[in-house]
Amino acid sequence: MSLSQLKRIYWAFNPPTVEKRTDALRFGIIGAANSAAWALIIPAKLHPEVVIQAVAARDRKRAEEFAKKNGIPEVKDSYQELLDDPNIDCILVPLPNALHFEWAVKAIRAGKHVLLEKPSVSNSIEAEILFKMPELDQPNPPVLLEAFHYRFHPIWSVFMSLVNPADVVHVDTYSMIPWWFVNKDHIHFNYNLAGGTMMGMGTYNFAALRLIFGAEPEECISADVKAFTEGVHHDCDYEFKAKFRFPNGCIGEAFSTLQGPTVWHPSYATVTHRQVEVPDKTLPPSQEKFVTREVTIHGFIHAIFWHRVDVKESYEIRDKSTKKVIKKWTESRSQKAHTPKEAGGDLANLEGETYWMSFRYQLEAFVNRVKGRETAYWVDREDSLNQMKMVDMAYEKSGLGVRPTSKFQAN
Ligand SMILES: NC(=O)C1=CN([C@@H]2O[C@H](COP(=O)(O)OP(=O)(O)OC[C@H]3O[C@@H](n4cnc5c(N)ncnc54)[C@H](OP(=O)(O)O)[C@@H]3O)[C@@H](O)[C@H]2O)C=CC1
Ligand SMILES: O=C1OC[C@@H](O)[C@H](O)[C@H]1O
Repeated sequence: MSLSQLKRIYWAFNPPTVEKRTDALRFGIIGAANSAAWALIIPAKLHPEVVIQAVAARDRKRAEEFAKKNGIPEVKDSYQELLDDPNIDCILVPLPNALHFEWAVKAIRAGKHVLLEKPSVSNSIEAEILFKMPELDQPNPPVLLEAFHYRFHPIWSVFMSLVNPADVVHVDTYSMIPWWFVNKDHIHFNYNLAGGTMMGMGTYNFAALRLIFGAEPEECISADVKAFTEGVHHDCDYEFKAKFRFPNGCIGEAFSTLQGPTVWHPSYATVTHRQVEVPDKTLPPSQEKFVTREVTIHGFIHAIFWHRVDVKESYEIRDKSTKKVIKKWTESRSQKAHTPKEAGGDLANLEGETYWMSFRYQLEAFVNRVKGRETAYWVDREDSLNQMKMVDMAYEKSGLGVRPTSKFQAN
């Protein structure tokens, strides 16, 4: 690892606290969750319009320790007390998946803007209710965002600019977390808390497939899982491989594990396009030129650590009448982009620093939406609903069944 890489990662996790504006949004966190540090607390230090005002936990002492550790000024006695505080503008919901639905609904009803951890809810039954809440269709509705952080990173935009969804025929996606990172007692492996790898990491792969094809899957062709069978862990997949059929018979594949090998391997998505003709006025009229493009994004989920987009284009010049290949060659190039400026194009003038994590880019968009400003990118409600449908599709195919629906009565 180079010194500049090390420095970037150091500053990403230990950023300076910028001066806060008087009209900064006040966030409350429900649950003293580990993920809250990456998802909000660290990125908030770098945002002049975000203050982490309060935290609530089931146990006050735990909330107090969390507040002390993270410099959060207020502790509430319960999640509900946090929602009832008119001084709080926005809520982060980093609870176990099974509780996302209840607390996102309650937060929206309390008039709060909601940054909701992924996966948004336990299944599409809950998603139908949450994302179609009438409160979200009223004038000046609360902002609700499923925290699909990687989609806000500039390298994802670079990658997508090199993908032509209409020409994609095959996509292969991979993600992993080493075994030592996720303890068996983690909420990821608790069935009643809507655990499982397709919920935890797999949802990232699934979103990548949906975005790359620019379409929803028509069928989950196969979903092979390795799952726990005992106690609270039952029916929680710790590893899976799934295959989906997208429109026009195109295939999208996903592999993910939360019990991967000791050494972390960056996530990737490899996209194969069909061969297309390339207009080339320099060719004689008897010849035609074709290209087949393969694009791979490495490290799309946690781009701050390392990422790269590779493009490989295989060209052919053929005789038009005989179809005989006259010449063939391959061109390759790679790109990295930690900032919008490095990404270039439409993004070039947007805010960003080399040490901004995907979560910081996500927070930028979230705040802009709350403040009524334009955002270059967004994950809308229909998108999140379709995402849960894909997760359900895979769980049904796997035989493990969709994750249980909350008993919370939203209506
Ligand atoms: N964006 C990202 O990079 C990541 C996102 N995630 C997502 O964030 C969410 C939380 O994950 P993570 O932070 O790792 O989980 P943690 O176990 O660290 O935190 C979960 C929190 O949920 C609260 N909670 C409430 N009820 C229960 C219950 N019955 N059992 C256990 N906890 C309960 C606990 O809060 P209390 O303090 O009140 O006891 C706890 O702090 C998940 O949806 C996960 O998918 C996870 C990891 C990374
Ligand atoms: O980004 C992540 O990394 C760690 C996983 O436990 C988690 O589910 C995922 O969101």
